[in-house]
Amino acid sequence: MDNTLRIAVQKKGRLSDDSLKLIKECGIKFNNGAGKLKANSTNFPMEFLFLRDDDIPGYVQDGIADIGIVGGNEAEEKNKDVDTVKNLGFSKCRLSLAIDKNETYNGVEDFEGRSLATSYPKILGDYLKSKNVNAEINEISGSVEIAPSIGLAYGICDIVSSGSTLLSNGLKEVEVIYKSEAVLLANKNLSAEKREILDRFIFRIESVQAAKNNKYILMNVPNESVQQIIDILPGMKSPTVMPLADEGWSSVHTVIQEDDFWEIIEALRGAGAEGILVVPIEKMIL
Ligand SMILES: Nc1ncnc2c1ncn2[C@@H]1O[C@H](COP(=O)(O)OP(=O)(O)OP(=O)(O)O)[C@@H](O)[C@H]1O
Ligand SMILES: O=P(O)(O)OC[C@H]1O[C@H](OP(=O)(O)OP(=O)(O)O)[C@H](O)[C@@H]1O
Ligand SMILES: [Mg+2]
Repeated sequence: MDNTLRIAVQKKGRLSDDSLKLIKECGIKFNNGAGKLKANSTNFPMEFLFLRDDDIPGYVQDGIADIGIVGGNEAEEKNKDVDTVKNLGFSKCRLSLAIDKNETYNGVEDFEGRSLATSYPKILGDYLKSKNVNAEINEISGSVEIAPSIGLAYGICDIVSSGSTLLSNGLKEVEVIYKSEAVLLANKNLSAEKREILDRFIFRIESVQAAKNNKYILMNVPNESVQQIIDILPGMKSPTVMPLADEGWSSVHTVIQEDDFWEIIEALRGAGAEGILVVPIEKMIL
């Protein structure tokens, strides 16, 4: 079906909700009833496959799915011949090495001749090789944090986010070896028709992401301070300045980035801006 783009998303797990939320924010509607493993969009040429995340990179490589959403860690581990089209900014986590919290740690050379349990043998193997460390890799499929306490391995390599799973299993993080977030993968040989649908999808994702990273701000400014305020504002274009009914005052509107947010607000207040309103942006078309 050349006129439909097939997307593989995780059926149930850490990626599912945010993947579907992003797709919905892109205005793509679908019905995924409980237990349904396939669905069609009702307003965009997209078909959905709901799968285990482990299978997604391979399905995208083989063209069973045209595109897919997985963790960067899973894409790296499976090492398939696919394009990584976009970082999606959710499911952020890291792959780390951890050991018993009571053990001393001097550096990665401590793992020489020791064993590590992991579900990520490829990423761990590459890392150890790059550090010239020979360690035994014990591949297990889950509950990795239990391994040191039951004598299965000296250390582990697993996903860490808040660190609370390590803490509750008496482990300490000693090296971060890979930083991950959800990524959009694509098959390398998409037809021109599918590529066009993918470009439309990417354009929508970028508009959603840009909106999340920016805020619309409005403020009242004494006329004599307008130039100073404009100099502080790094807006998309030059800000909008409109006279207020109150003589001697103007209203200034612009868009600022989330990252610079508080520094700019402080500078604006210092320069005499009053009644500053900050409004979330629904979509931002670049
Ligand atoms: N605690 C976490 N915080 C943030 N992101 C995480 C966390 N745990 C996992 N992830 C990310 O989400 C992805 C999916 O994790 P999940 O635990 O749902 O996988 P899974 O159990 O292998 O699922 P499946 O049943 O589909 O095989 C991981 O590969 C990782 O990228
Ligand atoms: O640092 P933390 O915030 O504690 O997160 C890390 C944990 O999260 C994931 O497991 P998850 O809770 O998804 O359970 P699962 O692996 O059994 O699916 C991962 O496998 C870690 O065990
Ligand atoms: Mg999995």
